[in-house]
Parts: sequence; structure tokens; C-alpha cells
Amino acid sequence: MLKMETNGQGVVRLPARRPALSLLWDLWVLAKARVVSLLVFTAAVGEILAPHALLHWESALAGLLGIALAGGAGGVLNQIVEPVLDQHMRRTSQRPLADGRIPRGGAILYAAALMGAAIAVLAWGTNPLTLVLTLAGTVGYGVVYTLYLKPSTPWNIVWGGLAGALPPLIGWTAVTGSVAALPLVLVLLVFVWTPAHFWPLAICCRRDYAEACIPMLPVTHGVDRTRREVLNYAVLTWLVSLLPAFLSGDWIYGAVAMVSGAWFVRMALRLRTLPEGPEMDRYARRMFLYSISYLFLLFTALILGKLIMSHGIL
Ligand code: HEM
Ligand SMILES: CC(C)=CCC/C(C)=C/CC/C(C)=C/COP(=O)(O)OP(=O)(O)O
Repeated sequence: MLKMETNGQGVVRLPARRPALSLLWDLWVLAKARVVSLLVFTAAVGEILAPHALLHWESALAGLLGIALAGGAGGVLNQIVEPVLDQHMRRTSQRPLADGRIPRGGAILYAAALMGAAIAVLAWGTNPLTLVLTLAGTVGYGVVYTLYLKPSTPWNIVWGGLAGALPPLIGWTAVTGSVAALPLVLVLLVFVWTPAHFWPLAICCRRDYAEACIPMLPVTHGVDRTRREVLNYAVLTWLVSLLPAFLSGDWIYGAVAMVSGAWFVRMALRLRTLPEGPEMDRYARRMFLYSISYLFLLFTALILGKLIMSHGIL
């Protein structure tokens, strides 16, 4: 029976129901769609940088759709494996599986549907190499990182990051069917970026990770060691980010990489100097947010650089 409530001023409030939109939102969150959007973007850049991308636009589109579906499947697998951990962390306790809004069986079906669709799209529209690399990404993140690395080693994300670093190469192979130096350098770039992306957030959430017994670096080796590693990886990311400029002679990208990387290193340096406390936590969160804009900026500059230089505008 429907129960009517008033807001105290005689205005009738409709009872809370679960509209279709909220289910769609839960499916969106379950697939970690915001993270996947950056994965798809880095793959799109891999495609655009590949020779004759426009000639192979059907493979390019199939590649992007396949990565989106397979990345989503990885996100769902991750949450199927760790609903109890998600319940224990403030940041994740409201997720659809942790909160019980979506049943485990439903999530398993959802992951299988996403993965099945990804395999079908990639097998039909791309090539075996692209299919294998994408499957490796999903299994690497959803199974190897989530099930084995995350609960067992503080270096979990260094190795787990390899899965998330694959999309620029997958984009390239979707269009060309082969591997080349430039996409491998982009894989290396995302790989070395990942620790400086995630550890600042891990610093903010260290108490939650400690309570949940997850051996993240700030829990096992302390905040100071983690801040040192963030600085090391920020410098490494800065250096690796300059390689594509040398490979392609694209000085527009080179200038963007120089300045945005210097800012990343500056943030890592400042993070090291702050005394432990709420201000350091706030600054670490800012660095985590900047890391996302930074990667987006680097990959945007790669396409802009290619478009501008190849059209001889400058
Ligand atoms: C193993 C490697 C990685 C780890 C451990 C990691 C960890 C995280 C965590 C914990 C969050 C917060 C998510 C949330 O609060 O729901 C996050 C957010 C994010 N990550 Fe990563 N990440 C990794 C790799 C990547 C990669 C490779 C990319 C893209 C190329 C990426 C892009 C993003 C984006 C865009 C967000 C923001 C999501 C939002 O605003 O909801 N991450 N990451
Ligand atoms: C190519 C391809 C299909 C790749 C898929 C790889 C993929 C989805 C990487 C995302 C990495 C990510 C969101 C990590 C979150 O870490 P976490 O799970 O420890 O964070 P949490 O605490 O927020 O769950």
C-alpha cells in the first residue's frame, strides 16, 4: 500500500520508490563508468595517433566500444569480489553491491553480459591481438589485481596499473593490428602515472584501509615513505611524458608535457613538506584530482599536436 507523507506544511511528498533511472545510475556506478571514460579516451588517442586511423573507422569504433564494455566488466568484477571491503570504507560504502541495492547474482549476470558483448564487438570489429589485450586488461584488473595483489602486497597498484595502462596500445592495435614504439611509450606513461595518481588518495583513506586490513603503502610503510614514492613516480611520469615529444618531434605536446608535469612534481614536493594532519589530507586529495586532469591534458595535447602539426598550421 502506498503511504503518503506531508512535509509539515500540508504539501504531499510522494513515497520513495526505485525508479528506472536510479537502477540505471547504479549500473553506471557499478561499471565504474567515470574511470572507464578516461580509459576509453586514452584508447581513442591511441587510435588517432595510429597511421590511417580514418580509413579504419569501423575498427576504431568497435575498439572503443569493446574497451568501454570490457572496462565496465572489470569494474563490476572488482565490486563482486570485494563488497565487504567496500562496506568498510567511507568512500565506497554507498556502492550498489556494498549497499545491497543490487544483488550479487544480478551483478554477476551484468558482468557476464558486458564481457560477452565486449568479446562479440571486438571479435567482429577488430582483430585477435586487440581482443587478447583487452581480455588481459579486464582479467588483470578484475581478477589479478583485485583478488590477489590488492589484499597481499603494498605494491599492488604498481602491477595492477599495467591493466589500466593498456588502452592506448589497444586503441592502436584496433586500427593497425600491430604494435609500435609510440603506443608502448604511452602504456609506459600511464603505468608510471598510476602510483602518483592513486597513492595520494590512499594517504587520505589510510585509516579506512588499515581498518579493512588492506596493505596499501601508507598503511604498511607509513605516510612519509608513501610521499617519497609519490615524488619518485611524479618525476618519472614527467620524464616519460617527454618521450613522445622526442619520438614525434611534436613540440606543442612537448610544451604541455613540460609545464603540466612540472606542476605535478611541484604538488608532490609540497605534499612531502606538509605536516601530517587535515591540511595534508586535503592537499593529497587535490593532487589525486589533479592527476586525472593531468593525464587528460597530456592525451588531449597529443591529439591537438598531431592535428595541428599534420595540417601544417604552425
Ligand atoms: C591499478 C590502477 C589504479 C588504481 C588503484 C586506481 C584507483 C582509483 C581510485 C581508488 C579512485 C577513486 C574511485 C572512487 O572514488 O570511486 C580512482 C578514480 C579515478 N581513476 Fe583511477 N586508479 C587506477 C588506474 C586508473 C587508470 C589507468 C585511469 C585512467 C587512465 C584511472 C582514472 C581514474 C578516474 C578518471 C577517476 C575519477 C573517477 C570519478 O571521478 O568517479 N585510474 N582511481
Ligand atoms: C583495458 C581494460 C579493459 C582495463 C580495465 C582496467 C581498469 C578498469 C582499471 C581501472 C583501475 C581502477 C578503477 C582501480 C581502482 O582501484 P580499486 O579497485 O582498488 O579502487 P576502489 O577502492 O575504488 O574499488
